[in-house]
Amino acid sequence: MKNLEQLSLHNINKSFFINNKKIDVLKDINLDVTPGEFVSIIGPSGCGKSTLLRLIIGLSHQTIGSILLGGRELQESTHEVGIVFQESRLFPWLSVYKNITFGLENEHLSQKDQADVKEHLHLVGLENFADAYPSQLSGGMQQRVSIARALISHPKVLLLDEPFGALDAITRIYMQQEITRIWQTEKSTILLVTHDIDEAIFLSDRVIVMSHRPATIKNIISVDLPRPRDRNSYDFLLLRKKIYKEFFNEIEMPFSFSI
Ligand SMILES: Nc1ncnc2c1ncn2[C@@H]1O[C@H](COP(=O)(O)OP(=O)(O)OP(=O)(O)O)[C@@H](O)[C@H]1O
Repeated sequence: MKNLEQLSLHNINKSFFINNKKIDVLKDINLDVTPGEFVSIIGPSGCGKSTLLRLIIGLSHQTIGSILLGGRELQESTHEVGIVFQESRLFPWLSVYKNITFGLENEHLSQKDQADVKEHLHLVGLENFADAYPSQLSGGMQQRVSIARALISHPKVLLLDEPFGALDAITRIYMQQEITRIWQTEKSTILLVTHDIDEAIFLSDRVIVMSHRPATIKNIISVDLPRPRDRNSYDFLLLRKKIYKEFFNEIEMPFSFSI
């Protein structure tokens, strides 16, 4: 059983310089994510959602502020945090099995590790594809390999950056059900960036709505609906309407929009 810990973002500010011009991207971001919670982040394109995930995983550094897990500063390249991107980023020359085990410290896996890989292949429904290569898999299957690869080191926090963005609508709905099952089995804390408001409501305990750049947290909406969630229930549709309103206040629409 994993010892889950609270993820805390304290006063996160991030700026970039492009051609000596300063671009403020994130401003005063404060957020506590409860151990085992599923939180989604939505916001206008380019506001800084992926930047926030990159800060948490240590691919970039905040200009000001601190990121804590269980009260400790997160270390760079820690196995305590895993990430899945929109593209699966698998190594095409490696099998599914080798892709999943690539990041593990020991090249020669113990029997326990081998059993763990088998369990994760089963978890993502790919037990019969261990020897397949990425080009022999569908887009949804490739993303499932990425999820298994991110989970194999038993991260306490899993970051998902638009993981289903490149999938067709039906596969996407299927993967949303799958990630709910995986989250309930694995019991990680999950932070998901998505543009899909229905996806955010379907999956999350809370939805964070971010503002235009420099992005602040504009609103945090709790999703107190029982799981499995019914996308057509009155409460789901009510919440969707509320979040659409928040969201579309943030972006300039080139056409009139009503819900
Ligand atoms: N390495 C970088 N150098 C300079 N600017 C960057 C860098 N990475 C991101 N930015 C800038 O930070 C801003 C936020 O980018 P980010 O990718 O975090 O947005 P996003 O909210 O995830 O966007 P989208 O929803 O379109 O994927 C953008 O203006 C982008 O140009």
